[in-house]
Amino acid sequence: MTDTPLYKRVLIKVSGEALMGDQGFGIDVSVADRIAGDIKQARDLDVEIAIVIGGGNIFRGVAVASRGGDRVSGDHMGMLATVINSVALRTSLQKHGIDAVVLSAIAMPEICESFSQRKAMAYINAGRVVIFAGGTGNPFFTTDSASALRAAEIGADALFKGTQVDGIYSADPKKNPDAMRYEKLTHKDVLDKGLNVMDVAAVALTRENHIPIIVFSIHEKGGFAEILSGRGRSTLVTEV
Ligand SMILES: Nc1ncnc2c1ncn2[C@@H]1O[C@H](COP(=O)(O)OP(=O)(O)O)[C@@H](O)[C@H]1O
Ligand SMILES: O=c1ccn([C@@H]2O[C@H](COP(=O)(O)OP(=O)(O)O)[C@@H](O)[C@H]2O)c(=O)[nH]1
Repeated sequence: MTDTPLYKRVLIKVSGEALMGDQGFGIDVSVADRIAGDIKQARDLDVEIAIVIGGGNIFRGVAVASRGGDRVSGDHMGMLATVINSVALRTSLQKHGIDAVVLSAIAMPEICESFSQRKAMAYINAGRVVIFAGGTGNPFFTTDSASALRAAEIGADALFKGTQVDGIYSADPKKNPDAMRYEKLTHKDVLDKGLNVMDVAAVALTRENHIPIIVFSIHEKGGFAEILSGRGRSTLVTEV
């Protein structure tokens, strides 16, 4: 591709649930490989890329809490799930010849390196793709918040949320077939209208740090590079 990308450094949040494909649980390697292919396509545009991956295909702390279990332990399990997904995605990226490194918010040196902002910057500046695992490292947060936090820490020009739907709608499109997709919104609109595609903390943090959000479908093959090239379906969230 020869297009000049819209952004130089981006963070992409990959939905954990997307990784399970049609299996209903866990990781479908063919899906992980396809997503890795999409990330390679974007990398080939010379965009610097960092990744946060969710854990919803394996474990969500809130699900434990809703059944009367301990939320903090559940969240610890959810964060570990993100490490599993990060290792899977690193493997898929390596198959595509991408030199990816996992930095975890929870130390587990036999499996991956521990996160530090300086290390992340050094790897990204050296052209490597960095995968941030373990969320924020704290319970009561989500990987959306981790994405916003890491995006701010690395000075990302945009936060891409690759999710189950192709943008932000007037209501949850999975529950309301009449919901309309927005092309463009402000961070304030998303918060004021209660558009629940991303959690409030994540939207607030990106707003404070002047980081635009692009919501798009992670299921659309090649969608990431298309949007980076100024095409494709998505919703753009900016300050004004
Ligand atoms: N206004 C909205 N616009 C788009 N999606 C919405 C909206 N409200 C709720 N959703 C739902 O939010 C989901 C994405 O949120 P989340 O559970 O965090 O997904 P992910 O695992 O992709 O991070 C979408 O799959 C969609 O069904
Ligand atoms: O900073 C974080 C990030 C994630 N989690 C836990 O990890 C789970 C998986 O993350 P998330 O639900 O964001 O995954 P996704 O919906 O993107 O698949 C969450 O439900 C939380 O239990 C957490 O406790 N702190």
